[in-house]
Amino acid sequence: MTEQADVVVIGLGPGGEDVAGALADAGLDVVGIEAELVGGECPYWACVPSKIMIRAGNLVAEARRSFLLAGPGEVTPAWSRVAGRIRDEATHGWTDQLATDRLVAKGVRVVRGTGRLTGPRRVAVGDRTFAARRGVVLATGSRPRIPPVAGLAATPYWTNRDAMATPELPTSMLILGGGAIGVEVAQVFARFGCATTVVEGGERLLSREEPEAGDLAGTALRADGVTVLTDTRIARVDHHADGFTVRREGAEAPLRAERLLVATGRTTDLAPLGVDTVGLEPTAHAVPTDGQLRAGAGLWAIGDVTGRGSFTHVSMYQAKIVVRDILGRPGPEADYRALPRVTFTDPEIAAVGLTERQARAQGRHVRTSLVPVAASTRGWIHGPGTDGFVKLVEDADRGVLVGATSTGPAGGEVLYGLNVAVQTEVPVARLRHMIYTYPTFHRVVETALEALG
Ligand SMILES: Cc1cc2nc3c(=O)[nH]c(=O)nc-3n(C[C@H](O)[C@H](O)[C@H](O)COP(=O)(O)OP(=O)(O)OC[C@H]3O[C@@H](n4cnc5c(N)ncnc54)[C@H](O)[C@@H]3O)c2cc1C
Ligand SMILES: NC(=O)c1ccc[n+]([C@@H]2O[C@H](COP(=O)([O-])OP(=O)(O)OC[C@H]3O[C@@H](n4cnc5c(N)ncnc54)[C@H](O)[C@@H]3O)[C@@H](O)[C@H]2O)c1
Repeated sequence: MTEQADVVVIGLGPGGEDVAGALADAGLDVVGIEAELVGGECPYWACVPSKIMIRAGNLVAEARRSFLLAGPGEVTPAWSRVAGRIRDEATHGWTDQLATDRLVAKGVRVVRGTGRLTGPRRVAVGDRTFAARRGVVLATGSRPRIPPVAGLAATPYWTNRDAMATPELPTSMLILGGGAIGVEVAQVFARFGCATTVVEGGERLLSREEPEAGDLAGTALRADGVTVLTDTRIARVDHHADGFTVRREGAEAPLRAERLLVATGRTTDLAPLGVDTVGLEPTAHAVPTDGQLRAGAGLWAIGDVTGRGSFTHVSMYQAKIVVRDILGRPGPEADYRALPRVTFTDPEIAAVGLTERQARAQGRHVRTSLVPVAASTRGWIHGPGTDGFVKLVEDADRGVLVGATSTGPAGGEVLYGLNVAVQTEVPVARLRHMIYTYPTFHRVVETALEALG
């Protein structure tokens, strides 16, 4: 017998959880379907555990730096503290009772299993079927993209899940991919004593960001003892009792390590979701959505599955729009012009909007400036660990910022003002005529605004 609901949400990651909870709070009868853990990737194997690791790694680095400013600091890094905090405090042993209880308390009917569309407003889970009066929200996230490298599939390679849950660090690790996961994990593991190598196929790390950001990440990782190989293509991967052997194109000597982490981006599987039953292309990389995140009649999609940026804040932003749309409340369309992202390396590497290259490719008349954090009073006071810069990208014809990169000890926090500026198109002339607190890191923004030439 088909069960009825107002809304069925498939996937209870950050976005799905938000939609389900908010619609239930608004009085709708909501079914939330989850195949693994309520909360999704972010709290158990992604954002939260990685940032717990990074916090610990930064403490280790700061203690090591302290001899210059405060006298010798002693720190003996102990991974068990990090792994224990992730296991016991963050993920509760990778269980989701708390998250599930939270949703159930709001009135959401949580159903365990793999959901699949069987037609417009219809979903099957195991032998149960649901008909959704208002519609279905797809919030099924993404999984690691495993590149088609010879031999790799047959090896016990790690993905983010293994790296985030490991109770012990390997003695050595190769990381395939120098994107956000690669650089964050490499720096932490190196700081805790693991001999780490990052192998990036592209010209530089963090290839989607400004080239100066990628160079900064490379310098920071090398300073922590990470071996960084860019422009490097892998020909073959093998695994033996003593670990991994990785052969590179055009290089004689193979790379060897105890563990191999694959961090080469994310992908989505739409075919098993039954998207063909609602007229969507099952081989597409993402579910196409309009400004209200609608993907068809009575169908919405949010989060990684929409291909708009694999970030928790994107999923949660889209969730708010979907809730409003389902409740029939008018509101603005999704706007990704000022999409912010922060890579939590030390220094933090944050950016919003367009890179210089993207802005030029759009045919804009672009003005840029780049100012090192160390040139500011606060940067000088901070001393060791001050590496970083602020780079601004101005649409000179319109006199507004269309992109910015903020790196440094507080790069992610400094980004906030730049995020507001890009999103709300505050004229550069007005940004210049503002009072910037002394001596903060964000005063570098003022200097960079003055330097726009
Ligand atoms: C190591 C790492 C670190 C990261 N750090 C950050 C960070 O610092 N900041 C940031 O913003 N982002 C970060 N991200 C990205 C972030 O984790 C994702 O963008 C975010 O989790 C996506 O949320 P989502 O709502 O799309 O769903 P997901 O979190 O991907 O969850 C989707 C859920 O749907 C379930 N599901 C899938 N298919 C079905 C089905 N058919 N039926 C039922 N359930 C299903 C899954 O089991 C899962 O629980 C990181 C990612 C990784 C891997
Ligand atoms: N702080 C954060 O917000 C944060 C942190 C981690 C992850 N994330 C999200 O998770 C997503 C996935 O992270 P990711 O680092 O896996 O992906 P990514 O897309 O950020 O980077 C993947 C990197 O792998 C490289 N690559 C691809 N194939 C390769 C190959 N065969 N050999 C060598 N290099 C190869 C790419 O050139 C790219 O630089 C990111 O897109 C990001 O949105 C966010």
